[in-house]
Formats: sequence, C-alpha cells, structure tokens
Amino acid sequence: MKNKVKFCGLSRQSDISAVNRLRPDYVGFVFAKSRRQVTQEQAEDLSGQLIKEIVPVGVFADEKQDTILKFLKKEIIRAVQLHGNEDEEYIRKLKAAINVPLIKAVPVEGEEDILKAQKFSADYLLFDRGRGGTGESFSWKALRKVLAKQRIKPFFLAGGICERNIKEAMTLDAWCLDISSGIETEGRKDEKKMSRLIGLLKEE
Ligand SMILES: O=C(O)c1ccccc1N[C@@H]1O[C@H](COP(=O)(O)O)[C@@H](O)[C@H]1O
Repeated sequence: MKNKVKFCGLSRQSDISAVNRLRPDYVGFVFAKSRRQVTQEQAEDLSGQLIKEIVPVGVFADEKQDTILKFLKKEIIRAVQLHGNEDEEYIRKLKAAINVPLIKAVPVEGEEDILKAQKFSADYLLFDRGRGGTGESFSWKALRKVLAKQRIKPFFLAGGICERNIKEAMTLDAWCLDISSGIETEGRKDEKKMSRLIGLLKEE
C-alpha cells in the first residue's frame, strides 16, 4: 500500500477481531473526551488482543504527562497522539521522556496552520479539521498548495476520509491516512467499510 492507514476510535471486542483480520498499520484508542472514549481498563483489554504488527496509538487531549507515561509503561499503547492545545514546551518534555512515535494534531483552516506547525518537534504532524473525530475534512487545497512549494514533516491526514474521497486523499503525500467516522455505521465501527477502504488503498 502506498499509504499507511490508521483506524481510530476502537472500543469493542469485535473491532479488534476486525482489525486483526484486516491489518491496518495503526489503530487508535481515544482517551480524550469523546463518545469514542475508552477507559484504561477497556484499552488494556483490547490492546492486549491486537496482533503485534498493528501499532496501538493513544489519543489524548491536554493530558497530564504522567498519565501518558503510565499507559506506555503498561504497553497499552506504542505511539502517542496529542489532539489538544499542547505547545512545543509540552511536546519537547514528553518527547524526551518517551521512545515511541509522537504525533501532534493540528487543526487546519489554511496554509498558515500547516506552515506554523513545522516548528513542532513531534515525529509526525496530523492535519485534521477542528477538534477531531468530526467526520469532516478541512480544505485539502491548502495542503496541496503548501506541498507544491516545499517539503514538510511527515504527516497523518485525518478528518472525514471515507470511500468517496480516499483516492483523492492518497494523492496528498501523507505518511498515513487516519480514519474514524468513515469506518462507522450508526456510530459503530463497521468491518465492511474498513475492508472496502483497505481494498481501495491496495489498488494503487
Ligand atoms: O475520534 C474522536 O472522537 C476524537 C476525539 C478527540 C480527539 C480526536 C479524536 N479522533 C481523531 O479524529 C481523527 C478522525 O477523524 P474522522 O472521524 O475520521 O473525521 C483521527 O485523527 C482520530 O484520532
């Protein structure tokens, strides 16, 4: 596959069975406030059932660093996604304390947001619309304009990716396509949607 893929917001045993069959590169457990939020106990149980090839990512928003370190120590997660208002000082401190990939989410309204985010010392940026998990895309035109002018840090592309627009998303040079709402039906993860998206990714 040209792009890596992350299926985010898993919360049920059946979600884990589905991803173990379909093998996305990453899955996300949301610890930030959300209808998809899972507890430490749920995540520990679900993460323990994942095949080793899939990297579990913890999605946090303005979380105490000690809490994140606790999740890492227990090996519930093997990558950290910061989806709040974390600044460079917070990121630098956390990065010095961990040895797993650190992903910083950035809400994109225009080119300037993408350019300003290049200062972050996270391993990856994650371009999304607004607060995350909304099922809505930002204007990919802004990203395309920046990419035409310069190289940028490796990034996850998130926000409203689904069967309808994944082919276009695949043209945007993302390290990873990050999908949550687009693999749901009536608010629950849907293995058929996951499978069709993996199929589309494999076509290239
Ligand atoms: O998924 C959530 O509910 C969520 C809550 C708080 C912060 C981030 C959240 N999810 C992130 O949003 C994108 C997926 O967006 P979409 O649903 O596909 O539009 C992904 O990065 C998730 O980690």
